[in-house]
Amino acid sequence: MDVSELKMLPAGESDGTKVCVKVPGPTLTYQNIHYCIRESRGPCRKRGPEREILKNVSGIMKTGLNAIMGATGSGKTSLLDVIAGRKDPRGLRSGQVLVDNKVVTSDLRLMSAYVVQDDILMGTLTVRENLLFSGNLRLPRKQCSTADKEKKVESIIQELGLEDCADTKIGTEFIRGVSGGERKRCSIGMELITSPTLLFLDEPTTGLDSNTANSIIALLHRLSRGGRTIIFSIHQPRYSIFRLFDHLTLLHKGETVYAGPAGKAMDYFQSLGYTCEAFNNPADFFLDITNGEALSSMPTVTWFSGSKVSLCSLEKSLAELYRESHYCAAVKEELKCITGRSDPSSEAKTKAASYATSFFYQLKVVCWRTMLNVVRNPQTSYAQMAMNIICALLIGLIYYQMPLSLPEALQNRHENSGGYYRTSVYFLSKVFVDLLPNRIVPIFIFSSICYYMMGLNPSFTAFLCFALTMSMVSLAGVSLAFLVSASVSTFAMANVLIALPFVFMMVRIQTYALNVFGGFLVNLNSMLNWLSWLKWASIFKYGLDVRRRKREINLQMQKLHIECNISAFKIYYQLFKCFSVKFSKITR
Ligand SMILES: Nc1ncnc2c1ncn2[C@@H]1O[C@H](COP(=O)(O)OP(=O)(O)OP(=O)(O)O)[C@@H](O)[C@H]1O
Repeated sequence: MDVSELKMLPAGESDGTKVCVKVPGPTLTYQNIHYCIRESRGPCRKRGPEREILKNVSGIMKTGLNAIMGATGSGKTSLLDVIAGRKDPRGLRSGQVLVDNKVVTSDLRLMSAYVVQDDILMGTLTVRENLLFSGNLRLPRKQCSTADKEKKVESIIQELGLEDCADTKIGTEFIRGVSGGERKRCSIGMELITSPTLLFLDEPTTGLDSNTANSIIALLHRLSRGGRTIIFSIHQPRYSIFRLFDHLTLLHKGETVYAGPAGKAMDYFQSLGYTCEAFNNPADFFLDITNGEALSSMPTVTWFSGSKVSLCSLEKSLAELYRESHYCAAVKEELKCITGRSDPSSEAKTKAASYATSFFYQLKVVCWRTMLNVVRNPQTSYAQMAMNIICALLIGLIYYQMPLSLPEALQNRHENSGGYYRTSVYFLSKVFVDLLPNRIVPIFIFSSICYYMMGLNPSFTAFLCFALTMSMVSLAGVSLAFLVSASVSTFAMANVLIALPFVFMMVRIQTYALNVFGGFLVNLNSMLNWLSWLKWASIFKYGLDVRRRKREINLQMQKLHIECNISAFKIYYQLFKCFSVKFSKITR
C-alpha cells in the first residue's frame, strides 16, 4: 500500500477516534481484566498472599498507535502481556480479550507479532541475514519460495530504512555493529516478516537516545498508517513522540485513569482541575498527576499515591473519576455492542498453535545460523582449544610414561579416559554445531597429546575408544549445562548452580581423586558413603570407570560407557525440555 496516498491525521490534530487508512487493522478489545500474582517470599520461597496487579481494566485498541503509559510498576507491561496472550493464564481471575469480535487464545501469538524489549538478534549475523532467518522459519515453504522470502526481506529493509546497514553485522561484545536505532528497527523487522496487522511492542524506546526514540515511533506511526493496530507500552515519551499517539491508556497502580484519544487527554485532566504549566511535556504532566506531584484545583479530586491525600470529604481517586467519565461510558457502550456481536463458537474453533515449517527444515536453518555464529565468533573455540592443549600437556606430564606393572598405575590411567522453532531444534542445533569445533576437535587434540604421553595402549582402536568416551562425557556435560541454564532465569544463578551436580558426581570418583587432588577428599570419602547411590547419576562414572582387574582398556566396557553417556545426554535433553519455558519465548 502506498502510504503517501493516505490521509494522515495525527492524534493531536484529529479527534483521535478514527485513523483514516484504506484497509483498517484489527480491533482489539479487553474487558474487566483482573490479573493477580502471588509473590514468593523468604529463603524457602514460600508463596505469599495474592496481589492484584490489574484491577478491572477494559479498553478498545483500533488501527493506529495505541500507547499504554504509566509510572514504573503501574502495570503497563502486565496489561500488554495479558492482551497479547503472553502472560501466565493462571493469574487471570476474570476478563476477556477479543480480536475483531473473536475470542483469541494461543493462536493470537502466531497471528500477531510481539517485539520484546531485549532483542533476540544474532550479533554475528548481518541485518539482512537476521531478517532472512526469521523469514525462513516463519513463512510457510509451500506458499513462499526462497526468492519470495528474499523479496520480502528486501521490502522490509526498504520500509524500515535499513538499506545502508543491511550488510552490517548486528554486533557483539567483540564486533562493533549497527547503531541502537538500527538494531531496534531490525528487531521490528524480524516480526514484520509475517506481515502482522496486530503488533505489540514492550517499551520500544527504552535505552535509546531521544532522537533515535523519535525515529522509532515515527516508523511505527508510518507502519500504522499502512493498516496496522500497534499497541505498545512506553514510560515517559517526549512531546514530539507523544503527539504521534492516536490512543492513550494511562495506568496507575493497575487501574485505568484515562483511556481515550491521546489528543483529548490534556482537556480531560484540565477538566478535573489540573493545570499544565507552559512548556511542560504533556506526558510528564500526566505522570505528575498520577504520582501526586501535580495538584488539582477542584476539591473533589484526589489521588492515592504517596502521602499526598486530599483531606476533603468527597475524595475520589483518579480511577473512580475516570469510571464516571464519558470516555469510560463510551468504551463500555462500544464493548457492549462488540460482546453482543462476538462469535461464541470461535473459542472452540481455535486450533493449537503450530509452526510454519517442518522440524527438519527448522533444524537445517537453525544449524546454519549457529554454524555462522561459531565461525564468525571463533574466540570461544580458540579458548576451548587452548584449554584442552594446556590440560592435556599437564596430565601427560603428571602421568608421563607410567609403568604398566604397578596396579596403581592402571588405576591412574583410567582416571584420564574420561550438554521461531521447536525447543528441540534449538537444543540439537546447539549440540550439533557445537560438537565439531568445541567438543570433538579439542577432545581429539587433547586425547592425542595426553594418551601417548601417558604411554597407554598404542593401538589406534584403543585410542579411538578413549577419544570417543571423552567426547561423550563432554557432550553429556554440555547437555547438563544446558539443562541448568534453562532451569534458572539469570546467568549468575546458572553459573553458581552448574557446579552443584558436578560436585555430587565427584562422590563416585573420590578414591581416584585422591591422586589428583592430593588427598583433599579423604575425609569426604567416609562422610559421604551414604551418598554412594549418586554414582548411577554420575557422568564421570560412565566415562572413567573401567574394571580394575583389566590391564588394558576393555573395548566392550568402553562401548558401554559411550552408550551410558548417550543415555545421560538423552535424559538431560528431556529435562531441558521441561525447564525450557524461557526458551520458548525466544524460539517463537
Ligand atoms: N511475575 C511477577 N511477579 C511478581 N511481581 C510482578 C510480576 N509481574 C508483575 N509484577 C508486579 O506487578 C506490578 C506491575 O508490573 P509491570 O511490569 O506490569 O509494571 P510496568 O508499569 O511495566 O513497570 P516498568 O515500567 O518498571 O516496566 C509491579 O509492581 C511488579 O512488581
